[in-house]
Amino acid sequence: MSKGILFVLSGPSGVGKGTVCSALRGKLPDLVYSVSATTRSPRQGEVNGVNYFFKTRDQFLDMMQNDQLLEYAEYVGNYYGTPRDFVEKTLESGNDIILEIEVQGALQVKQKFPEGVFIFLLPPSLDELKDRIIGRGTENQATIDHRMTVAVDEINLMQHYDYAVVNDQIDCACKRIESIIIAEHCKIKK
Ligand SMILES: Nc1nc2c(ncn2[C@@H]2O[C@H](COP(=O)(O)OP(=O)(O)O)[C@@H](O)[C@H]2O)c(=O)[nH]1
Ligand SMILES: Nc1ncnc2c1ncn2[C@@H]1O[C@H](COP(=O)(O)OP(=O)(O)O)[C@@H](O)[C@H]1O
Repeated sequence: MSKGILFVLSGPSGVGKGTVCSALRGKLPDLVYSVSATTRSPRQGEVNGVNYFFKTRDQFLDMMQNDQLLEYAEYVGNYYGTPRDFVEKTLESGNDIILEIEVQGALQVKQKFPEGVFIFLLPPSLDELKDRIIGRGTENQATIDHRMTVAVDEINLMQHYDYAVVNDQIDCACKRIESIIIAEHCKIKK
């Protein structure tokens, strides 16, 4: 049996990664989603083990030291990381998996899985990005400003990715990502 394909979806905070991934879940039930570990506090409605594995800083450092993370990064004052075992087992069992992670982590994954497919989600404009973060209502003003500064740095690293997808409308962005997934399955492996 052939191995599954590893997809990585990155993009600035507020661009719509979570929204697009939820929409993809409805359309591609066989695509597996990696649940990350984080030291960030849960937002209202977020569930441990579903949105994230919420960890204390010490628990997270333990996971790092025990090599349980495929990659990790510090982002706007918190740690985020991908549990390694789940990704490896999913791929071994022949299923595709998608990681929704920021750029520093994505570049670490690229070192370990150069055969992975790296997709960058872009906002229609920076003004629209800011409106979406404000509209979501989960961040205070200082965090919004910090996330906007990081966003510009992240967009500057887009050339390390294989595909750029603009999230103008959720349905269109999903369709583009679905097309990428289909194309990657049709690719002749060199
Ligand atoms: N490197 C890395 N980044 C992650 C991971 N999980 C989430 N992120 C990224 O961390 C950033 C902040 O995530 P979050 O606090 O949930 O904010 P949001 O993406 O704006 O909803 C986003 O860019 C996520 O894609 C992970 O396991 N590793
Ligand atoms: N294509 C879109 N058009 C308008 N608003 C969107 C679109 N995609 C996402 N949003 C909204 O933008 C906000 C941020 O989306 P979210 O999925 O939380 O982003 P991320 O996971 O990238 O931080 C949410 O309020 C969401 O409803």
